[in-house]
Order: sequence, then structure tokens, then C-alpha cells
Amino acid sequence: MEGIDGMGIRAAVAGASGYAGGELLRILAGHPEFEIGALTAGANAGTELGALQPHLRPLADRVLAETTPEALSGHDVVFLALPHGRSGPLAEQLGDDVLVVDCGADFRLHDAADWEGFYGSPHAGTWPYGLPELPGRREELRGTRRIAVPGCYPTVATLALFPAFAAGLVEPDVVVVAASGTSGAGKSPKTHLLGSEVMGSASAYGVGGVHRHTPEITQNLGAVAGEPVTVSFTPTLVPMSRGILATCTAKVGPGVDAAAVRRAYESAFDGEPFVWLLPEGRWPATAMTLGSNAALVQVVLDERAGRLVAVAAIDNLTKGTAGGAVQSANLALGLPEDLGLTTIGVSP
Ligand SMILES: NC(=O)C1=CN([C@@H]2O[C@H](COP(=O)(O)OP(=O)(O)OC[C@H]3O[C@@H](n4cnc5c(N)ncnc54)[C@H](OP(=O)(O)O)[C@@H]3O)[C@@H](O)[C@H]2O)C=CC1
Ligand SMILES: CC(=O)N[C@@H](CCC(=O)OP(=O)(O)O)C(=O)O
Repeated sequence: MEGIDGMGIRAAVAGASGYAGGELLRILAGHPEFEIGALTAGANAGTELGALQPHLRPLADRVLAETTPEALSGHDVVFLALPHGRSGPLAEQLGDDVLVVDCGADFRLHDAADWEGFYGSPHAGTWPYGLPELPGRREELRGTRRIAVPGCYPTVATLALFPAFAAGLVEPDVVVVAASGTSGAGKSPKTHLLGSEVMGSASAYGVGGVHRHTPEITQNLGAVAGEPVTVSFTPTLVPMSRGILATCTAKVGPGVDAAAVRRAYESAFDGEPFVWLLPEGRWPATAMTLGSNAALVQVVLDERAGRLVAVAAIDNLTKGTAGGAVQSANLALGLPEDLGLTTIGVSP
């Protein structure tokens, strides 16, 4: 595909000084079709990128602009990696022909009451949801000019559980407990993320159905189940920088056996470029996904408890944000879905 100037596809990144913006730039810098255009930020506008993201040496001397519609105009693709609530007003001022990929939450939820209840502001709307593996979504993403990139926890929990609903194996009542690295919270300072609070300690937060990713997971699984699904979601914070490991369980219906569970997951992920159902007996670990767009999944039937147990790992900044964003953008632009992305992690 050619960009607007007959050259490469010109992409702007808003929020280039943040974690998600930095990961987008790491991927875009190695993508064969994208040319990196404007880079914008908030308080850091006017600073050279190299002072903030020294791992991105080829872009080190690029100066961050203020995040305005004017700075973002003249691009084929605009990636927004801004705090929640910022994308809605900005997107309205970007042309309908521009592909806008929002890494924030503004356009993920269908239900305005859910949005207002969990985010406390007016609902901006709903865009095609950037999780191509979810039944029906890949088709919706092809050719679209607006993409809502899923949250990191919803990405991993949905991939872990949707095959069980697609095959009608489980009751519509699930428990998700997920451990995240601290980069999931972004770069700006937060008291509970001080090194002395996080190092050497694991802790729960957002407990009791109050985390804003609960309605997103509920929405995704309900759409596959074809009925409302109750989700009990507990996030936890662990002393690592990147990665999420989600442990997800649900009661199985009568007569469901281990072979049916395995078959359902094999069939759901057959041909998926980024989701790998691990060989039986091998369990996902976050380190295996570091810097890769892979989601590793394992599933088993706990016969004594009558529950399906699915465990999945992703890198929250790659498959959980920037990699997922580029995967969906590739689809929207008619490029090969895996272009510029890797499933190769780092080990140990
Ligand atoms: N971290 C993760 O794992 C995930 C993040 N996301 C989403 O991606 C988005 C960015 O998150 P993340 O990178 O982690 O956050 P960071 O705090 O690391 O980065 C936020 C970015 O937004 C910019 N910014 C902040 N306020 C403003 C403003 N008022 N106007 C313009 N720009 C502003 C910051 O610029 P400056 O440096 O100048 O302040 C920075 O570039 C969020 O919506 C987040 O929910 C989604 C999935 C996972
Ligand atoms: C560890 C940590 O704090 N994680 C973040 C999740 C970040 C994420 O996925 O992003 P969105 O904000 O885009 O929804 C949290 O719990 O708020």
C-alpha cells in the first residue's frame, strides 16, 4: 500500500513519551511499510525523544510536538497513546479517511452506562475492537478507519476464555485473577508504584468488581457466549516491569471432558499467527512473551473441582497494547496481519 504522498504509510504517534507510545515506536521503527511522522506529548512537548526514550536511538533527535489536531494532520495513520478521555475530542478533529488507532479505553465499550460507571465521564462512542482473534472481529477490522485497542487485562483474559464459550463448555460465570508488571500503570508517578512499595512484594488492587476492565471482559465473553456472563476479576501487581499472567476458571457444563476442552482450544487458535496453545503439560510464563506479540495459552480440566482452568501470558505493552494496535492496523490497511511483528520472545 502507498501512503498519502505516494511513499510509505505515514504514521503519527500521540503520547510518544509514554510506555505505550515508546513500544509503538519500537515496533513501527522496524515495520517495513510505516514511516514515522509527528511525535507528540503533553508536558514533555518540546523535548527530544532521546532524552525520554533512549532505547529508540534512530528517533533520538526527533522533537516532541504538542498534541493538537494540527500536529497530527497529514498522516495516513494516527496512533493515540494518551490518558483515558483524551482520544474522544481529538479523534473528532481527525479526518474520516485517516486510520485512528486508540490505545486508550475511550471507544472500547458498547454500553454508555458501563462507561460512565467505571470511567466517570460521558461516553465518546464505540469503535471496531482490535482483538482480531475474537470471533467476527477480524472481518470488522479489515478496511476500518477507527480501531479501539483492547485493555491489557481484557486481551489476555478474553484469549484465555473465549474458546470455552465458543464451544459452549462452561457456565456463564467466570473468575479471572491476573498478575501484571508495573508498566501496565504507565509512566506517571503513582504512590503504590514506588520502588520501595513494589520490589519484593506482590499485592492485589481494584478488588471486588471495581476495576474498569471488568465490563470490557464481560462484554467480550458475553458476545461469544450469546448470553450475559458474570465476571469476577481481581488484578494483582507483581515486582516485574512487563508481562501479565492471567489464571481464569469457570465451571464446566455436564458431560464436558478433558478431550473436549483441548479440542475447543485447538480449534479456536488453529491458524492464529499470535496465539499459541502450548503443548500439554507446559504452562505459560510472562518471560516467554517479552517484547513479542505472542499470547501463550494453556488449558486443563480440573475434574475434582468441575472447573476449566485456562492460563495465558502476554507482554502487556506488546500484545496487550502496541503490538495488538499494529496487528489491527495491518488488517485495516490491507497489509499482512503479522507484518512488522514477532512471536519470538526472549529466554531466559
Ligand atoms: N501501559 C500499558 O500496559 C497499557 C496502556 N494502555 C493505554 O495506553 C495509553 C497510554 O498509556 P501509557 O503509555 O501506559 O501511559 P504513560 O503515562 O506512560 O504515557 C502517557 C502519554 O500521554 C501523554 N499525555 C499525558 N497527558 C497528556 C495531555 N493532557 N495531553 C497530551 N498528552 C498527554 C504523556 O505525555 P508527557 O510525557 O508529556 O506527559 C505520555 O506521552 C492509556 O490510555 C493506557 O490506558 C493500554 C493498554 C496497556
Ligand atoms: C498494573 C496496572 O496498573 N495496570 C493498569 C491496566 C492498564 C491497561 O491495560 O490499560 P488501559 O488503561 O488502557 O485500560 C490498571 O490496572 O489500571
